[in-house]
Amino acid sequence: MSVFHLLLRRNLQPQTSAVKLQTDKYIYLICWMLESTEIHRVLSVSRNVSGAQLLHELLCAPWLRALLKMYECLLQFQRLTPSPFLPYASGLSHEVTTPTEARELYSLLSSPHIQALLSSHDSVAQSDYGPVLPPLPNELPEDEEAMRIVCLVKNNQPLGATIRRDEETGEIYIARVIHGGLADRSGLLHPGDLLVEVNGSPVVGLEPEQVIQILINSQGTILFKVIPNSTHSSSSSQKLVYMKAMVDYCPLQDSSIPCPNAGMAFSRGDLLEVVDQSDGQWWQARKLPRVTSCAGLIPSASMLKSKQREQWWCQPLQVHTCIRPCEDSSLLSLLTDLSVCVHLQIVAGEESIFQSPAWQDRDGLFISGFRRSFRLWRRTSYRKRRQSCTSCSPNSSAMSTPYEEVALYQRPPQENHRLIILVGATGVGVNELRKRLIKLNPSTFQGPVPHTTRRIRAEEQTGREYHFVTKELFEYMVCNHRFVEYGEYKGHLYGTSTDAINDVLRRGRMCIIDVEPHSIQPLRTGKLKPYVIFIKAPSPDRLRQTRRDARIITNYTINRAFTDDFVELEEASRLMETKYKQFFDSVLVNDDLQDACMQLCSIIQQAQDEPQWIPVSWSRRDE
Ligand SMILES: Nc1ncnc2c1ncn2[C@@H]1O[C@H](COP(=O)(O)OP(=O)(O)OP(=O)(O)O)[C@@H](O)[C@H]1O
Repeated sequence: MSVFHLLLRRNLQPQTSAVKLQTDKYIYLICWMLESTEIHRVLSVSRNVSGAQLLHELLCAPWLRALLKMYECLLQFQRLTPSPFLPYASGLSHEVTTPTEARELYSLLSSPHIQALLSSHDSVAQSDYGPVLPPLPNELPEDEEAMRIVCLVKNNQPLGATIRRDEETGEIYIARVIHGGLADRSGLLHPGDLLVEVNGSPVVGLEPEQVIQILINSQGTILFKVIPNSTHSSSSSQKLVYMKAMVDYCPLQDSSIPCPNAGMAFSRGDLLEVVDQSDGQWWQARKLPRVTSCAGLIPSASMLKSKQREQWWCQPLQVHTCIRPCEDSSLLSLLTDLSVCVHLQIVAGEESIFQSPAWQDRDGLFISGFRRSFRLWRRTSYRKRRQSCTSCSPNSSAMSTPYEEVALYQRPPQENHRLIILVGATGVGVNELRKRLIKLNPSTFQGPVPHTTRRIRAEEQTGREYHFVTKELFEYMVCNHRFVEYGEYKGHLYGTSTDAINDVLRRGRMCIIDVEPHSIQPLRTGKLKPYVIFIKAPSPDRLRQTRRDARIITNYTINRAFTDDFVELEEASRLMETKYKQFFDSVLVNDDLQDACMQLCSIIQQAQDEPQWIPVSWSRRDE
């Protein structure tokens, strides 16, 4: 204990307990102050004054008065026991640990713009923006139904609600409230509410169009008088469902939509967040990635299907082109389902098509499945091919599933890799990219080993260049839909089987294949979980610049330089994208070859390691 403590104890003899309390308070404060200041030393050592005189001097000191004031404030603060304004505020305050941080925070908070912001916040928060409602009548009849007065401030947004008229009674009801719209955010209008008045004008007996006109003509605030729907239950409990659009839809071209302005257009491949499926005919959805919180009306799956059917049968010519008899081939006649397997006619010589089916690396190891694709048949002419595609496509979008329910999927490390499918117009560089990828990292990427019925050659090994099988076995495999693609050349059959794909995947490698877009559908299974990358052509100008040394293989000239095919190539690429984009998970423009290779690697890495949207049916057990 310091000398000064003892001195004070000796000289202070308070008379009453109240005085004692006060004095104790002062004593402790003074002790605290003096212990930490020079005064302590000066007073206790160098000055020869009596205790009473010392106390008097101290109590008159301005710094002590300030200290006592502070003490009073703290006591008051303690009594009020204020709680932090936000739950995490006290946690935040602990983050300010050093005096430097405290000083920095203080200077930030006292800067003029922050002060102005806080002051504006306070004045906005204190103001009352509620509508001034008319006073309730003093006497309400007994049988009066509960009436709700809703006041909405009209801005540039639509109201976000549709109305309908009861044909028998002429009453106007709220038909639906659009999620995230003005009416929905107010929380005051619900489907089934009876609309009695709009801005003081009764609406019973009016046509919905007349009511809409009143709404359009209103400025500023709109006052609704509604009788709430007592049976309304909150729809916020609705589960969000994610769908991939497999067709295009434009509400402005749909005469059956209740309100075209509330409709949402989408195109194939768009990801939709369906927020409301309570109506069997019209769902509410938002497009992902979300740019607005407001949903739009889209036709339900069943509604869209019946629209497709209607449209289909209204086009008599398509019926003939769609239901086209199979070609008279012994193999094709065995097929029961055209969409399951695609029969390609191989038109180039085998050596050019299947050059190096297995490639030997620098260490002398063979990397199998390194053949050219079956896509060479297309080289005859872009125009001819386009014609055949549009005239005989069996899975025309007109009859396809309009929506595909999807969910985010992250591949567990112990599961097989996803199958990587490359698709692109002929000549765009699909094979080049595939080849480069496999050469770059043969222990990670591999192509499937094809099957053939031709005789094995001296330098070949079965299972390395090809799986050499008998014609009977090959045909049996065709009948059992075991081929993704197959073809015939000079009496020999060649094909890529799903077993060969599974073989690569089972070995823990990433299987890379390139197929015709028609062949994607049968590969879309829960087991393979394919990730489809569309290799897109850049502009004809860029093609001309980048393909100076490129060679192209055709049926009549095995290896010739690209000439002026670039406009056609770009057009073919665009058409393919438009027609099949709903199946593509990623689009890669093959402009500069090096860049395209790098991008391809990173897309594949993401496909294998990051969450991706896949059809929910792929995660089901029975798949
Ligand atoms: N980005 C690129 N820059 C320069 N040349 C390229 C590029 N991509 C591909 N090529 C060249 O273009 C030519 C055709 O490419 P590739 O054979 O890969 O086409 P493809 O899309 O596989 O068509 P197909 O399957 O019909 O053969 C090849 O000579 C290839 O080296």
